[in-house]
Amino acid sequence: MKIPSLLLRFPHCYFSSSACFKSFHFSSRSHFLCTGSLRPVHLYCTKWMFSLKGLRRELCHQATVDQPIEGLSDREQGFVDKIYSGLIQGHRACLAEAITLVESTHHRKKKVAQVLLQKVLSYHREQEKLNQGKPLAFRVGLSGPPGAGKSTFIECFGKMLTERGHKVSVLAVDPSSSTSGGSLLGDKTRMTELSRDMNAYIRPSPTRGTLGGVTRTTNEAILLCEGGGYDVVLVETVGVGQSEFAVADMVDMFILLLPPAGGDELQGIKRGIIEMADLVAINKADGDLVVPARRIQAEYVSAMKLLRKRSKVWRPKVMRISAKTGEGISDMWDKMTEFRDLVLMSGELIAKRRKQQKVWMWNLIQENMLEHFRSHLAVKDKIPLLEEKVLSGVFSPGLAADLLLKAFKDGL
Ligand SMILES: Nc1nc2c(ncn2[C@@H]2O[C@H](COP(=O)(O)OP(=O)(O)OP(=O)(O)O)[C@@H](O)[C@H]2O)c(=O)[nH]1
Repeated sequence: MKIPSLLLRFPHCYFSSSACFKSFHFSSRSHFLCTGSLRPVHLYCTKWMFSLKGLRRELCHQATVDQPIEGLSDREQGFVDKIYSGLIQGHRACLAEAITLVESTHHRKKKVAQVLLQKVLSYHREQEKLNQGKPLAFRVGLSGPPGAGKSTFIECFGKMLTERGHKVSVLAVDPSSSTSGGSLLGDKTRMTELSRDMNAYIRPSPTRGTLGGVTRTTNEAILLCEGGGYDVVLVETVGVGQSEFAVADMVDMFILLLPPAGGDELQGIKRGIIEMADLVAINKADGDLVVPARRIQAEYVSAMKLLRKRSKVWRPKVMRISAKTGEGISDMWDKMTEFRDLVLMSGELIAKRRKQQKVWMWNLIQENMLEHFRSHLAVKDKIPLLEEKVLSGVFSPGLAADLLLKAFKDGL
């Protein structure tokens, strides 16, 4: 039997779209088609996929990889073009619309967002080439416990930068917003002056309560801000959860802002996050708080000496600043640029960004796979039952996990 007649009989097994068809022809395994014989296809199926169903899945997978994004309608394409050109011309409204688009969970909008992001990415590549391979923007993560003075700091720091000709965007990541109903960082009264500054853009990032949400939307929002010409992108998060670890994985430099308070008052701060910091800024070093700020600075200097060295060219610094009076803020920026230049020249920055891209991809896969697993019909109803059995000690967690995984695999 020749392949074409097989296709006539089982077209649905092979092609779900013309994109799959094209990919089938041009795939690395196209020799099966060239021979025109069914036998190699059978062999192929037996060896790799065991069934025609599996072959179809494999082919469609290839098509998806070869042609990552399916076509948009004229209307959608027009929308992407409009947002894209507005974005790269620096229109804030277009940046806002673009971020809203990437935050959308609507199936179609997610596709449109990916087309926009691909366009912005290729613009990035061109711009970076023109910039002799240097990154377009400095990505900075800022974390600290509630009340450390993050908004006061960003207001002061951001204004200093815009006065010096920089364009600053602030992405406030707040994973608590969906659980607390309120928002620690989304408060509109924060950073009032900076939010009126035409060279600044502030955006609370809704994360729908999941860390994966933080990763996807924030990473994409960073790219869009850079496409909009913002050369300093500040990602702010409250340092009492897990989101700061995710943020540290998407920025060039991670800064921890702390109040001049001792161990007990900083219980919420995880030890791990101190290890991620490239710079610790002890804020509120003014008036009566200068003395405790000095003490805390000394404590952190000695504590950080014991930490594992993460860079060949940089030792984490501990500085005293006052976001209220502005003291130390300019010196802090000098240290930050020193860090950026050192890691850029040493090649560490580019290596870090490349690694982050991979981490980002795997985080997304993990998040999506878990979601897919939990909602799969074969396991959905079994989860509460097995959880109950684990809780009551009837099943070990390992056994319950095995049973769920088996049910999931069988249901595929
Ligand atoms: N003395 C002094 N007070 C400061 C300084 N920076 C901030 N504060 C005060 O500290 C309090 C908390 O400041 P915020 O900037 O709101 O702190 P935050 O970290 O953004 O707090 P959340 O919004 O709760 O996350 C406010 O009353 C500020 O006025 C500073 O440098 N010196």
